[in-house]
Amino acid sequence: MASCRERRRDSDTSLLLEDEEDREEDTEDEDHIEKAALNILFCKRFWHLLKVIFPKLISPTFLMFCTLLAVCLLEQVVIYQTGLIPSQFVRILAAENPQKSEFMTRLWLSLIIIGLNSTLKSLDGYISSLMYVRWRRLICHRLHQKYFQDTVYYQLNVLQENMDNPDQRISQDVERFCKQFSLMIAVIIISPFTIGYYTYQCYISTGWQGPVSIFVYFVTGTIINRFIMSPIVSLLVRQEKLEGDFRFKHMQIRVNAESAAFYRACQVELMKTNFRLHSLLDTQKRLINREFWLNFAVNMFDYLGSILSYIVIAIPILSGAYSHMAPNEISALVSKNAFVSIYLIGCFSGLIDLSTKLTDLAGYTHRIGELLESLEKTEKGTMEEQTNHSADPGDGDPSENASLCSNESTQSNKAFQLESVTLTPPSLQNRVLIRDLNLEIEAGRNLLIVGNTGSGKSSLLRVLRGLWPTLGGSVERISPLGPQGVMFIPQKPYLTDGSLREQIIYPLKDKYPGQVSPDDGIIMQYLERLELMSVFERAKGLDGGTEWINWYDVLSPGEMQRLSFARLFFHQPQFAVLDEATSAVSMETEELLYNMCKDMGMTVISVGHRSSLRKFHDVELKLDGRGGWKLDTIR
Ligand SMILES: Nc1ncnc2c1ncn2[C@@H]1O[C@H](COP(=O)(O)OP(=O)(O)OP(=O)(O)O)[C@@H](O)[C@H]1O
Repeated sequence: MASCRERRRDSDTSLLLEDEEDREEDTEDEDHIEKAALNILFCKRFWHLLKVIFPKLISPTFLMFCTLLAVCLLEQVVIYQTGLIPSQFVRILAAENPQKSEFMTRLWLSLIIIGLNSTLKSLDGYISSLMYVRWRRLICHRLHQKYFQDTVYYQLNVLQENMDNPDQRISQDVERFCKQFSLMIAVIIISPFTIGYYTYQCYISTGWQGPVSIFVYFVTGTIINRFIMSPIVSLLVRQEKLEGDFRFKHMQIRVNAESAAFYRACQVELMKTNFRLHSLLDTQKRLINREFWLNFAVNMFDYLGSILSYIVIAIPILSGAYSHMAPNEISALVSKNAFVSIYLIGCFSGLIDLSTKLTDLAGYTHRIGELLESLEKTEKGTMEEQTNHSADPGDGDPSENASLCSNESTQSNKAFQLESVTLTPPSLQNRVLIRDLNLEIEAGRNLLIVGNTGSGKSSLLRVLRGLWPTLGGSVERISPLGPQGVMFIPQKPYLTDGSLREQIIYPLKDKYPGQVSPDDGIIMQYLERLELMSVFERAKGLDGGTEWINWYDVLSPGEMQRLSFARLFFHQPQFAVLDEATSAVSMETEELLYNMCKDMGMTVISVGHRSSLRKFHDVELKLDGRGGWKLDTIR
C-alpha cells in the first residue's frame, strides 16, 4: 500500500498535470485568436528589429549589406558561368573533330571559374557571419540599454507577471534570431536578381510556357506552405517560453543547492523539474508533428521541381524547335537549358525552403519584440515617474561618481518627506499595508521601523527607493539616492561577480583596475575591523578573485552582511537604510557596526526585529500590517 506521503506526492503530481491540461485547452483556444494577430504583429516587430540593426542609412551594417549584395551578384555571374561548363565541354568533345587546344583552354578557364566560385561563396558566408556578430551586438546593446535603465530590470523581473524569462530572450533568442536571419539574408537579397535573370534565360530557351509553369508552381507551393506554417509560429513562441522555464528551474536549484539539500528536497525537486521538462517536451512533440507536414511539403516541392525542369525543356525539343541543329549543338543546348530551368526552379525552391526558417525567425522575432516593447513601456513609465518627481535630486548613475567621501556639497538635513502615504503591494491594491503615513526622515535622528513579519517594513523602503508606487500621498526624496546621499543595504546581501575590491566599491566602477589604489589602506582597515581578513586571504587579495565568481557559495550569511557593511563604510553616505542588515551577526558585532556608523556621522534608518536595536535609534515607527502605524520617540 502506498504511504500517505507517496499518495500526497502522487496527488500533487496529478494536480500539476490537471492544471497543465487546463492550460493546454486554454492555449488551444488562445492559439486561434492569436494566429491572426501574430501575423500582423510579426511584421510590426520585425520592422522594429530591422530599425535596430540598420540604425541609419550609412552605417557599417549597411556597408556590409552592400558588400554582401555585390559579392552575391558576382557569385551569381560566376555560378552562371560554372553552370555552362558542362555544355561547353559537350560541344567541344561531341564535335566531328575535337580540338585539343580548345579543350585545354576551356579546362583552364573552368578551373579559374571554379576557384572564383569557391572564393565568392566563402566570402558570402564570411560577410554573413560578420553581420550576425554585429546584429547581435546592436540588438543586445539596445536591450541592455533599456533593461539597465533605472529600475526597469526590477520591474520586469519582479513586478510584471506577463514577461517570462527576459534573460533567455536577451541571451538566447537574440543569438538565434541573428544566426537565422544572417543565413537567410543572402538568399533574400539575391533572389529578385536571379529570378529575373533566369526567367529571361528560360523564356529565351523555352518560350513563355517555361517561366509561366514555374511561376504557377511556386505560387501553389507558397499558398500550401502558408497554411501549414501559421500554427507553427505560435507553438514556437510557446516552446521558447517553456525552454526558458526549464532552464530557470535548473538555475534555481544551482543557486539554492544548499537550502534544498538541507530540506532533503530531491524528490519534490525531481518532480517539479521533470514536470517542466515534460511540458517542454510535449510542446516540442506537437511542434515536431506540425513540422512533419511542413517538411513533407517542402521536400515534395524540391523533387517535383526537378521533374518540372525536364517537362519545361521537353516542350521545345518535342515540338521540333531545335530539329535544324547539329547533334553536338543540341546536346550543348539541352545541357544549358537544363541548367537554366533547374536553377530557376532552384531559386523558387530556395524561397519555399525559407518558409521553415521563417517560422523559427518569426518565433524569435515575437519574443524579442515583446521584450523590446515591454522595456520601452516600462522605461517610459519610469521616465514619467521621474518627471512627476522632478523636484527629487534623482538617482543619477552612482557608478559614474567615484569620489570617496566627497559628499559635502550634496549634504542635506533631510532624506525623505512623506505626506499621507498609503501603500499596498503592487498587485494587491485592496490590501493596505500603511495608510496616511506622515514621516520626515532627517539627519541625526536614527529611525527604527518595526512590526510583525509581512507588515510592510521592507515595502516602505521600496517606496522610499521608488521601486513601488504609492496608492496615495507624496514621497519627496530630498537627499540623492546613491552612495553619496542615501544608500540602501537590502535584506538579501547583493554580491556582484568580480574581485573583493569590486564587492566593496560596488556600485562604483573600479577607478584603478589592476593597480594599487589610494583607497587600499582604508579598505584594509575596514576588513580588519570587520574580521574579514580570512575572506581577503581566500579571495587572494583585493583583486585576486576574478575566477571566483559565485560569492554566495563560499561566504556565510554573517560574512556577507559584514561585507555589505564594509561597502557602506567605504562609501560613508549621509543616510544608511539597513533592512535587517545585522540579522545574521552576533549582538557584539551588531553593536560594533552601529557604533562605526555613528562614528562616521551616518544617520541610519533600520528595519529589524531584535529589541537590541532600539538603543541605536531615536525614533520608532511601528506598523501593524493593516494600515495602522505609530511613531514614538525612543528614550
Ligand atoms: N513583489 C510583490 N508583489 C506582491 N506582494 C508582495 C511583493 N513583495 C512583497 N509582497 C507582500 O507585501 C507584504 C509586505 O511585505 P514586506 O516585504 O514589506 O514585509 P516585511 O514587513 O518586511 O516582512 P519581514 O519582516 O518578513 O521582512 C507581504 O505580505 C508580502 O507578501
